[in-house]
Amino acid sequence: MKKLVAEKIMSKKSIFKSTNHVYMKNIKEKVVQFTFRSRFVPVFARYYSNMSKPSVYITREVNKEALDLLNTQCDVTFWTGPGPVPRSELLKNIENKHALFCMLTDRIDSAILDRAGNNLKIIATMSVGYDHLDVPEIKKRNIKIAYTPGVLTDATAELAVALLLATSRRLLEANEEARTGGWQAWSPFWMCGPGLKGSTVGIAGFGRIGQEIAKRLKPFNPERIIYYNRSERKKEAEEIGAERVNFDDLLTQSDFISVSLSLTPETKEMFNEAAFSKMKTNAVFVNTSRGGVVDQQALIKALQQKKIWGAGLDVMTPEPLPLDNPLFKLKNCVILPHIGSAAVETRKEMGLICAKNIVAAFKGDPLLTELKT
Ligand SMILES: O=C(O)[C@H](O)CO
Repeated sequence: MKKLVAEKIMSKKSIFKSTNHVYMKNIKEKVVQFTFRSRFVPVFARYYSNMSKPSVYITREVNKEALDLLNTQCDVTFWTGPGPVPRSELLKNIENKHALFCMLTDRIDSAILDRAGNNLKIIATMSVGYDHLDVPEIKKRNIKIAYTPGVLTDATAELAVALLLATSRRLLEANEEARTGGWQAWSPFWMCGPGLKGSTVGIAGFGRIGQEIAKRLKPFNPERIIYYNRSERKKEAEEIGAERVNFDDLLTQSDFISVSLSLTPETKEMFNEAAFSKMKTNAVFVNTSRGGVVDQQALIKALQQKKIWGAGLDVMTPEPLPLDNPLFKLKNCVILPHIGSAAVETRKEMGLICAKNIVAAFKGDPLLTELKT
C-alpha cells in the first residue's frame, strides 16, 4: 500500500514544499529529484535506503580533492584521456547523467543536452569563461550552470604581467639568441624593447582580472592606466588610479594593451584591422582572455607589417594553434598554450569548486558560484 502511494506520487513527479531533497529511484529506474514533507518520510524511507546515487560525468581526470568529495556522494565516471574527451565519447557517456563536470575544451550544445536527457540538473565548468556552453539552451532546460570565477583571478593576472614583460622585453627571443650563438657580445641596442615606466597602460575589460592586472602593473610606474569597460567601475578605478576611456582612446593612447574581456557576440573580433591600425606602432598587445576577441588574420598582418610592436598571446583561434600558423614564425609574437590559470593551487581550487557546486545542487542547496545571466 505504502509502495503504491509512493509510486503514484512519483509518477506524477509531484513536488511538495521543500524540507528535504533526496534522489530516489522511481519505478522506471529513472532518478528524479524529490521533495517531501516530513509526514511522507516513513513512506519513502525504504526507497531512500536503496536509491542510486546521482551520477556525474567528468570530461577529464581531475584533482584528488575534487574526486574524493564527489565520490562520497555520487557515482563518478570520467574520461581518462589522453587529451580532451572526444565528442563521440562525451555523447555516449553523458546519457542519463545527473551532472556534467566539464572543461573549456568541451562544447556543450543542444546535441549533448539532448543526449543527456531530463536527468541532467547541473553543468559545472572548470573555468571562468563559459563561451563553450550554449547558455540559453542550457537555461531553457532548467539546468544550472556553475563556473569558477574569483579563484583564478590572481593566477591569470600574474600570467598576463609575465606575458606582457616577456613580449616587451623579448625574453623568449633573447633566450633563443643566447642558446644558439646569437649572443656575440653585449651591445648597446641589441634586444631592446619598450619599458613600462612612463608609459600608458590600457586595460580592455576592467572586471576582476583586468583590475588585478592593473594593480600589478602599477608598481612599474606607468604614467597612466586607462581602461575600457562596458560599465564604469568608478570605485575600483579610483583605488587603482585608472581612468575610463572609450575604445578608440584606449587604442590610440595605449603603449600596452592587455585584454581581459569575456567573449560575447559584442566582443567577438573587437580587435580587428581597424582597431590595430589605430594603435601606436610601439604598442604591445597582450591577450589572456579568449582568442575570439581578436581577428587573428588582422593581428598577423599588423605584426608582419610592424603596425604594432609585438603581441603576447595566451589564447588564440583555434587552440591548440596549428604549428604552421604564421604567428609561430613571427619573432615579435610570444605564444603560450592557454596557461592563464595554471598555478597548481588555483587549478586544484577550481576542481574543488566544481565538485562542491555539484554536491550543493544534489542537496538542493544554493550553488557556491552559479552563473546567472
Ligand atoms: O576561462 C578560464 O577559466 C581560463 O581561460 C582558464 O585559464
